[in-house]
Amino acid sequence: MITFEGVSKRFPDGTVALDDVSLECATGEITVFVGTSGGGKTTALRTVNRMVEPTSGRVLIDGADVRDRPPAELRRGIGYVIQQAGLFPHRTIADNIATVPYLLGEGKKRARARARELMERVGLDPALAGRYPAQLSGGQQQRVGVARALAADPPIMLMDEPFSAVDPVVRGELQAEFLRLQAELHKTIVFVTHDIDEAIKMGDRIAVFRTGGKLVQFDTPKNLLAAPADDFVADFIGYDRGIRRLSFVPAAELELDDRAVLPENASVAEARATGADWVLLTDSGRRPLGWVAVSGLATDRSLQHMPRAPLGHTFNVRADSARAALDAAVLSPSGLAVGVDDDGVVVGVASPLDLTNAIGRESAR
Ligand SMILES: Nc1ncnc2c1ncn2[C@@H]1O[C@H](COP(=O)(O)OP(=O)(O)OP(=O)(O)O)[C@@H](O)[C@H]1O
Repeated sequence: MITFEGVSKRFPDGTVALDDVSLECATGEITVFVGTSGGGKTTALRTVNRMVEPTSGRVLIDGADVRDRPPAELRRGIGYVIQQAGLFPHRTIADNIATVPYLLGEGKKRARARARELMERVGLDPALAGRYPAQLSGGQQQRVGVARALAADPPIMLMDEPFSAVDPVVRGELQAEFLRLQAELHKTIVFVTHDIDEAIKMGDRIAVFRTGGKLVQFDTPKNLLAAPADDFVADFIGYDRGIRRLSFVPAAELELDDRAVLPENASVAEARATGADWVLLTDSGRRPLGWVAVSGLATDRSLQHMPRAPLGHTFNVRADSARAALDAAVLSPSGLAVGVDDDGVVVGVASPLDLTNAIGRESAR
């Protein structure tokens, strides 16, 4: 556990970067520091490995003051990942990853073998081991940065905007893979970001900082969205926090309707009888095929021959959140989200109204 006890930092020019910050980063969890630019997130992170010394207060790791340990020794147990990866440009990928093992006196052969193993862990092709950083994409470089931080197997990792320098798609992949890795490794992680979506996705707990180095709220993502401590936090989370909260509602709680789900050999008359504007056609195994708009269907033939709009995305009723259902609804030509089970079989559809009701129920809790 990392404990901040009344930590303040005033730089020599008078800037107060941290103002009496107290919080605990639990062992094996991801604690995210989020907030306005200049809010003191990076400064707080750097007090843990003594890159910044507090003016007052203490930082403890498992109860021991970090000031009682020489910085070099302290940092061997703390991985550090920064934006743009911060790789050594003239060293190969393998040598970048093996930096700390080399420093610890590990032989070249063993350190390089470990580097290759770590490359696989973070989703990099070991064939890239002999390349130089400039020969990799931004996303690949970030993975190298993570692998390098993991090389000494430190119990603690400090990550300062580690995925900010890449495009949103790559960032999403890096986030998801890092969460998978963390589920195995259970490191104690402090993660700085200015992106509230990233904070909610990555954090077991989130600390919100505001200008002047004040910690305004420290809570789980779910509680933060449900009960922002003040207007600053509410503003920071955004007016769309109702939508964000859907991430915490399991899709299984949605009431799905299957009246407008028909086999593709059903007739236009059957489609009309549903009273729905759109019907979802399924194959013989009740897997979804696409949508048919009911209005304007003049003939009374099988729906099979009618113009069909694409299915769009589906959501998994067991594994996904209501947020995934919302995304599916927004992207669907019918405005309805199709819920499927693990085998891809249709369970039913959810309308935007069902999703609004889910937000209402979540708010009432
Ligand atoms: N070495 C320094 N000397 C003087 N002021 C500093 C120093 N380092 C940081 N600051 C100031 O301390 C405040 C907090 O900076 P910090 O980098 O911790 O904020 P941050 O929340 O990480 O911001 P960002 O999201 O923009 O990176 C800012 O006003 C910054 O200008």
